[in-house]
Amino acid sequence: MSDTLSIALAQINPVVGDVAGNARLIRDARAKAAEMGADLVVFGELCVCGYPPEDLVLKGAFLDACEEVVHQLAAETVTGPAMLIGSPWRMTDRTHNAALLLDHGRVAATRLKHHLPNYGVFDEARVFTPGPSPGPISFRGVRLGVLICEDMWFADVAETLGESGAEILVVPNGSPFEADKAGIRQEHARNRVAETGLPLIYVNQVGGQDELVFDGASFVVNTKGEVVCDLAPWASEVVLTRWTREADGWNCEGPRAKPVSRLEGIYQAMVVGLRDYVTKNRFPGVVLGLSGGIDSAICAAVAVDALGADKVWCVMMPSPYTSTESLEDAAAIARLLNVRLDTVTIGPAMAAFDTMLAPLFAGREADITEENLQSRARGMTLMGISNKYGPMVLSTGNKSEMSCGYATLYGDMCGGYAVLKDVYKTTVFALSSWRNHHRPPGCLGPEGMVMPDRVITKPPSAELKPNQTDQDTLPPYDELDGILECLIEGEMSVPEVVAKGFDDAVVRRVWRMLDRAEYKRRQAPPGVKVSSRSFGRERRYPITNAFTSII
Ligand SMILES: Nc1ncnc2c1ncn2[C@@H]1O[C@H](COP(=O)(O)OP(=O)(O)OC[C@H]2O[C@@H]([n+]3cccc(C(=O)O)c3)[C@H](O)[C@@H]2O)[C@@H](O)[C@H]1O
Ligand SMILES: Nc1ncnc2c1ncn2[C@@H]1O[C@H](COP(=O)(O)OP(=O)(O)OP(=O)(O)O)[C@@H](O)[C@H]1O
Ligand SMILES: NC(=O)CC[C@H](N)C(=O)O
Repeated sequence: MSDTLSIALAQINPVVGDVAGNARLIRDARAKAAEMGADLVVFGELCVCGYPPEDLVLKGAFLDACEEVVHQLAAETVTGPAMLIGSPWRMTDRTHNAALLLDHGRVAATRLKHHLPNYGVFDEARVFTPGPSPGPISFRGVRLGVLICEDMWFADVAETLGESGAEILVVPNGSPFEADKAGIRQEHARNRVAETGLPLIYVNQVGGQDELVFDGASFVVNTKGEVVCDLAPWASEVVLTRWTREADGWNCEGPRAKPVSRLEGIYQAMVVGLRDYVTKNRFPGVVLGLSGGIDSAICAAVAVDALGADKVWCVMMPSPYTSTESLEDAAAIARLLNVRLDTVTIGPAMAAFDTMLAPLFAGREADITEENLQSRARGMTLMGISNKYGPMVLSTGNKSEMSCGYATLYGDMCGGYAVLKDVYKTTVFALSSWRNHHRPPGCLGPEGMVMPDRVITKPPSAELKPNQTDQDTLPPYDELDGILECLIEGEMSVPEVVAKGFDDAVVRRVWRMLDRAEYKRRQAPPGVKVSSRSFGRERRYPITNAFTSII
């Protein structure tokens, strides 16, 4: 029986499906941990295939590849630290989400996830079979209680492990970022510690995967419920924790990280989400329309912070309605960010469509049709650049607009990825002011200002006709976002939202816009989740929907 143990926490950034590449990341992390003198290296959930693997798990060839890598990695543990890794794993014709202890050259123990999350962004019951509530694993004479991610969010698995003699709880995770989620995770961890009297190691993966981004933010909670070690969020890192058996249980010592503010967390989620989407899908860079407005300005700043200025291409596409202010502001943003800015005027496209459609539109007043054609001319221009040179088009619409359908299909909605899809306009204002004064770790953009103050303070306008502002069509953004948060994140009924102090007629109007715009959101590009209810798979309303009685 050992009275000391060195456990490394490996917060790595796997790529879903890249089993060979992930094996390299695992080996590199293990080599670092070996240098530090680790007995055991703990990785995140399903680190062999990346999380979430979704329907790849339904493919036999994929499972073969994962299992082959597990056996190769196991064979490498004849000497040096053991590893607790995660992989899909077949047993008696069923596929499980497993944690595997690799030690002494073999798969020394297998533990299966008991609670499969099947809500929000998670669909695990679709591809995995739940395992039985697991017993502890004996490792160098110490009984480790392994819970896999969702298993920590309930009391039963930890309770069983405690009753069967576990001494330290170890939790590999694939827990996607949401603003304010770090506190929720730690609360669940503290509850399990309080119920069992056992310390807990929480290891999460880091990096972006389609609409999800993982912040890492791994930590250790001691038997008193105190966080005694934590890893910096948003970075791959291997950290050593030293454990000593004492009269009242295992004591842990490890390094601490600096706390991160709420806005910094959201900003980093956008940066890391975009960086990994672009690099993991092997784009040479991104292109976006830079209007001089705040949405495209913050998108450009995020892109530069994620990829570096040389990978971000901005295009100003003025129309006859574009103000001098917008032209100046777009130029100023490009200067501050040090990015390429081209100007492509859309006047000729507008004139060409007017001429082409004149016979069909004769006798009809100019209306939103012509406005949308401008937006589509810009979308076509960006898609043309993307096709010709390869950069992916960034879509700049924010969550307030996506909620209300305040965006043009095949116009400003076109693109490969939407940086602000889950970020309300009021948060866009806050993030823009914040980024002008802070450059978070790992960001590649300028230390100082990224946009002139005027971009933040001027009234938002689509500039699709003279003197237009967003507030001609939408309620003021403070009011709109307050209502939307109640309807979307809060799932409240109209009377419940009104009871919060909002105007009845405005709430009903916003609710109708939200409901009606479902068809647009279904055609929108993916974008990083930062809230507790993002659009996409986490909010599945029917498009054809005659149910109105919720008001
Ligand atoms: N249920 C449904 N299923 C499938 N398609 C449906 C549909 N309902 C309408 N449609 C179709 O959708 C089309 C209408 O949508 P769309 O063409 O996009 O046009 P629409 O939504 O009518 O107009 C675009 C709105 O976005 C605003 N905008 C545009 C550009 C930039 C900004 C900004 O400041 O960021 C704002 C603009 O001021 C206007 O309020 C029509 O073809 C209609 O038939
Ligand atoms: N003159 C323009 N030049 C380049 N891109 C433009 C121009 N106008 C609009 N766009 C693109 O279309 C998107 C929709 O912008 P629009 O100006 O209509 O309203 P917005 O949502 O307030 O965005 P922004 O705050 O960036 O102006 C912009 O973010 C930008 O990417
Ligand atoms: N991978 C999982 O089991 C994730 C579910 C868990 N509730 C989380 O988000 O942290």
